[in-house]
Amino acid sequence: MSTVPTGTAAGTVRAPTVLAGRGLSKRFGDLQVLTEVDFSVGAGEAVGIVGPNGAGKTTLLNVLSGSQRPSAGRIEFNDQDITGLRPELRCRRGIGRAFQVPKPFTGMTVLENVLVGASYGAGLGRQAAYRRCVEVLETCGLAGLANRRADSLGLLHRKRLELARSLATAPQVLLLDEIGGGLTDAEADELVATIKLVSEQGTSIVWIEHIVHVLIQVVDRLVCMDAGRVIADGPPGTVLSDAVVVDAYLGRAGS
Ligand SMILES: Nc1ncnc2c1ncn2[C@@H]1O[C@H](COP(=O)(O)OP(=O)(O)OP(=O)(O)O)[C@@H](O)[C@H]1O
Repeated sequence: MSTVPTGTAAGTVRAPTVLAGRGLSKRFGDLQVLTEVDFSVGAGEAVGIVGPNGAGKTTLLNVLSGSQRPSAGRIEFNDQDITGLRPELRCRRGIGRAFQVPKPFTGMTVLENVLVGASYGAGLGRQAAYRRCVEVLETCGLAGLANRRADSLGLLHRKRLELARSLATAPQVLLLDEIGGGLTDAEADELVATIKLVSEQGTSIVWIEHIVHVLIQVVDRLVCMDAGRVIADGPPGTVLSDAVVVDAYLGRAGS
């Protein structure tokens, strides 16, 4: 099995690569959104992705999760080529995704929403699906709200439900897209605690987030993208002090 560094410093421990994009490019008509991007996440690793608006971060997640096909390049999951695999089959293999704007099934309860992930996403039978839901609702701090209708939840609990739905699919890798967006600092801290727990339980995490101080509480490695390319990849402190990153992202973001 191939390996990736969990940091870029020489001599750091290497974890087996779980999900990798090799030479990924993506065009929308004349717009080149990704250019020969190499990206990987190791077993149990948490990787943050930052970069200015329009850098191609969400497109990279779309290509990794299968909702968009790359124009060129290859995607591997546990060393198997999954470039042509449909998103629902990637989910079944172990690639989960939570979106920036939660879109729960509004007419259903919290538990029913999570059951959909466990039953259809993970393909679990009835009893195993229930067991999975109980665990996930506990992890996500939603156990007390299991019978509430999803459309009655506030933003933090909707975000938690989005996380719970993706966790119910039993992902080996969880792709998170700006899940902290719109939350107060205290709410973001609560969500960080949950994502840390998920990470400590061994799930690999790839997390796009503009709230850098939130992101670096969880991630082992940071990737910075600009104009469809990876411009830095390494330990968070190293990436955030990289002059190219400061110029391309932090200067503009004012972080
Ligand atoms: N389906 C699409 N068709 C055409 N252009 C698209 C499409 N999806 C994204 N783009 C363009 O691709 C570029 C990269 O978008 P993407 O959403 O991947 O960036 P991002 O880094 O996630 O940005 P943000 O931080 O603002 O979410 C942008 O210029 C965007 O307008």
